[in-house]
Amino acid sequence: MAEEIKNLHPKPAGLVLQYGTAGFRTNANQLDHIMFRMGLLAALRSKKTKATIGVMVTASHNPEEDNGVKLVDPMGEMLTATWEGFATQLANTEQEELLTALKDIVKKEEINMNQEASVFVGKDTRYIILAHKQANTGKLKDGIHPLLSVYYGLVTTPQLHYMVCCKNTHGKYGDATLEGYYSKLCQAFLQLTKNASNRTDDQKHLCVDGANGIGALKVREMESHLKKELQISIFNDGSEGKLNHQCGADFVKVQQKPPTGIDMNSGDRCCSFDGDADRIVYYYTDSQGLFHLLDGDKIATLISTFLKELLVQAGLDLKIAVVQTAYANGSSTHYLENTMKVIVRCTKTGVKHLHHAAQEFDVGVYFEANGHGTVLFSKSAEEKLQQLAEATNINDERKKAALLLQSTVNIINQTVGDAISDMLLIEAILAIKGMTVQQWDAIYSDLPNRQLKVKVSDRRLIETTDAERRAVSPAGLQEAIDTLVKKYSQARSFVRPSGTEDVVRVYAEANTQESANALAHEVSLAVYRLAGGVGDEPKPLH
Ligand SMILES: CC(=O)N[C@H]1[C@@H](OP(=O)(O)O)O[C@H](CO)[C@@H](O)[C@@H]1O
Ligand SMILES: [Mg+2]
Repeated sequence: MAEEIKNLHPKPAGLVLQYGTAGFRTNANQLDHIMFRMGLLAALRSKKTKATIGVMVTASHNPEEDNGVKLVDPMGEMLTATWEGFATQLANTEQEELLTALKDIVKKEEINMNQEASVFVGKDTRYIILAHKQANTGKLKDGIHPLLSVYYGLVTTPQLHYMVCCKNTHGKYGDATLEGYYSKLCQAFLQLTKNASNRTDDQKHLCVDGANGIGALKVREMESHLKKELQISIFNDGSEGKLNHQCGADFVKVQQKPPTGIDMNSGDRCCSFDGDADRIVYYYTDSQGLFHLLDGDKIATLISTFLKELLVQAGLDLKIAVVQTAYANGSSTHYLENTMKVIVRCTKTGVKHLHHAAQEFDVGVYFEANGHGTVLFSKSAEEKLQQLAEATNINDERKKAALLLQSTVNIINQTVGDAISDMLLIEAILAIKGMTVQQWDAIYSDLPNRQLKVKVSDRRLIETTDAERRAVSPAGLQEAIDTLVKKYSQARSFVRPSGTEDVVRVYAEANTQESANALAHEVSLAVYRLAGGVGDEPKPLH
């Protein structure tokens, strides 16, 4: 390890940052040393795994001034927990200790430093915006030897995950190029939509809010591969508006209203991506001008219904499950368990928890309510599908279902939630089922809900159990929540410390919006009083 790295990209003394659920994320001006150190860590991770590692520069749905970085493990999955720990340690090591900290990792992990390293690097559009402002973030290259890396330039987060998986499976997952990504997904889309009859141009039309981010550019790049079978109007494409500002999936989900900058007529099918295009939500306004959101829960329901029906038609006895978090709307869980009769699992917040739980099934559909999700197929499920699709001694219905399932596998980015891939799958399902967005919405009705944030002096005081659905400390808080919940009908509420913001999140749902608002407010007050609230007491909602 070269001595000269000692003095490169010094860390501001005393600055402490944590590799959270979504990597490092903070104001771009504070990331110089982080980029450099994550370049170094990626090279070590690559030597350790003897595989290509991804480095994605993005801060997803955060404001334009922020940036961030996360590492991608060999199969395209999130960085493993032990190495998240190394990342945090390395990020917070004072400059003079940097070499020792690196050597420690090499020793602990028994890394052979003669092993070659290979790193794929990608970035979203925020990099350009920040570069214009002279914000200095591009120091990854100093951390990774230039010959060891491939710079993909501008890509969505899921595209980079896909590239890493393609490379490490030697092309079995697809070609590790953007062209490879578009042609794999779009061919599958065209295969699927062949089964939809007589679609009008209206039915083929979709409005996409690109959050003024990378997703808009990539959808435009992909369009010609879709052969007009999907006709996309792109809004918030970054040519004017600010990244994620009053637009994008997070804005739409949290505010429960349409983004600015979109020109939508009543009944139009619309969707919003987030800043790095790994989340998607759908929506429309009805003839009364009322806004209807179809979030991650509605998406999971649509996809799992489609898959379950196909598995039945194909005569395949595969175990299918839907993985959610505590934020999933109670109606969705009820519908999935009682009407669809699929297994439903609840995990802690954060996609890696959902991803791991989904891996335990033949077919694991996972979605966070905010629209991040995908479907995982076990190796044996994929093999069974392959055999069935090639079989000659089965009836037409089974064969057709097997072929549809195979194209579904191909359209899905199994490495991580992917707005583009999810969009194509949803569009294909609606087309095949001949379903409008209103009919999809009518599968079940969401319980009115409300999310609030409470500031406390130390949010770690709040500890939870049962996939974050119950608080075990501070004393008395859960009992207070239980008492409040009993006052309302069909009510549920929980609190947990956020992993990405310095706040406690409060969630409440009930049979009416007024009740959900009131419950959320009362639970916020309980948090404020019992868990060291700071600032003004939470005010009732109107
Ligand atoms: C309620 C909510 O949407 N929480 C989000 C948010 O986590 P928090 O730990 O709640 O801050 O950011 C995570 C990373 O993007 C995402 O996985 C998660 O779903
Ligand atoms: Mg994102």
